[in-house]
Amino acid sequence: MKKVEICVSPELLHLYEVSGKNVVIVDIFRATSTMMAALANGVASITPFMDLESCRAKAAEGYVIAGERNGLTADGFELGNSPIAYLDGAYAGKKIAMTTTNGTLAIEKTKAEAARVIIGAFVNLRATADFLIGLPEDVLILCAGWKGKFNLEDSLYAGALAALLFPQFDTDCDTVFAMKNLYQDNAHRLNLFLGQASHAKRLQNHNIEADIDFCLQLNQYDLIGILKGDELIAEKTK
Ligand SMILES: O=C(O)[C@H](CS(=O)(=O)O)OP(=O)(O)O
Repeated sequence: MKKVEICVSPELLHLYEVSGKNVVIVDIFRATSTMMAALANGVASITPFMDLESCRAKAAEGYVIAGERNGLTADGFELGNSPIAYLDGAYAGKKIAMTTTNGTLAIEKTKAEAARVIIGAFVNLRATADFLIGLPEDVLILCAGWKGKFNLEDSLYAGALAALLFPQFDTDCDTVFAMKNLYQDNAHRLNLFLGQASHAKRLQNHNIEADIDFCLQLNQYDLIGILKGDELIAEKTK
């Protein structure tokens, strides 16, 4: 039977086998939620970068550049890391080059070895689960965390996704049992529970509560985000 595992930080990735697995990258606040908002609102592709300089250089090739560090738009970048910026379709048809504090790094760490790299967010939770259920490979859910540390929102999403993968998947990973139960115990009060998360508090200090609310909406989009070559693109699941 297919197996699912959860890695709660990129710092622990060396303990997991990546090769041949479908890897779901999760950075709920806000990188992967923002990527799904962008793709669902018509962005042609998103090319993730680890560093600001490589990302900034893509402006000369006609990319719209999105750069964020520590919750703020980086100097000289048109966009930061807010999902709201994409919701009116203003960037439909555009290619985006994006770098964020935690999320784009997690993508870079797995893309060479994974069978597929898929973007995980609450806004398309069900679509991602259905897509993974239809594929033959094992799944590794990689939480971007915060600067190498565990965070609540990514791990809770991982539990929510793992819960949907059963019974088609099985697990030997205790983190799956822990996070699946934590999600199921708190699914009815997600905003309240995740409002306590350190990252939510950091973002509240930047007055971006609207971003937090957006990132915690379930199943807004019936599409997945998947890495093809160096670009994330949207794929319809129905
Ligand atoms: O913009 C964000 O939400 C975060 C910034 S930080 O982790 O609070 O410094 O970046 P992300 O890569 O989306 O975690």
